[in-house]
Amino acid sequence: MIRAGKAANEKGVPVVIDPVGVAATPFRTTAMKEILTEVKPTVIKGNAGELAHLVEVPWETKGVESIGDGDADEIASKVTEAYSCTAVVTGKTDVICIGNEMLHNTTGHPLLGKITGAGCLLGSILTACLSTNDAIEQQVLTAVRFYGLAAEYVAEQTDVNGPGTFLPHFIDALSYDPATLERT
Ligand SMILES: Nc1ncnc2c1ncn2[C@@H]1O[C@H](COP(=O)(O)OP(=O)(O)O)[C@@H](O)[C@H]1O
Ligand SMILES: Cc1ncsc1CCOP(=O)(O)O
Repeated sequence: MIRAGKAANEKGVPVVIDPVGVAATPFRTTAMKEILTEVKPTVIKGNAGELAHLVEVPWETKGVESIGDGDADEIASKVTEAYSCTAVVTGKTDVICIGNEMLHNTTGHPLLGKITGAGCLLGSILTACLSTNDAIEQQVLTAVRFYGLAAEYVAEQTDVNGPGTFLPHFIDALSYDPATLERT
């Protein structure tokens, strides 16, 4: 990961770091410290518990889950300052900090919190959006908004009854034209 990150930094390729479960085990904590010392991220994204840990703000976590409550704006702002990057704190409301600017996204659905890998998959969508020529604000907002709209769209389908049926339909929806997913 460090070699890949450094190579991306040298070539100006965007780097997204998701510190999955960084507070859960000493191995993950040490590995993430090492990565963030060697690699300059374009975006650090994660749930509030993960990003709070990176900036030493107390926040309750359990494994890869964030179960605490607090000021996500503060976490995002501290991550941006500490790591000189864009911060995306995910949750019911996604908080994005870019420089001095704070943006919020409210698209999404509680079923995203019931499937494993919702945050990881968002990382892939985000990375894809960072490959466009748009400004970074637009790239990040497009990613989180599209992802949440896809979840909302799918949750309304009559054959979606819970996390098991939600997941395959959600993956289908991520291939749809964004205009299809817009709220009516
Ligand atoms: N209660 C919720 N309501 C709406 N969207 C949610 C909710 N919880 C999580 N999400 C969405 O799920 C995605 C993953 O976020 P999150 O659950 O915080 O990540 P992780 O899986 O890393 O813990 C994000 O797009 C976020 O907006
Ligand atoms: C690495 C790992 N270990 C257990 S679940 C998981 C992935 C967590 O994914 P997400 O936080 O996106 O639900």
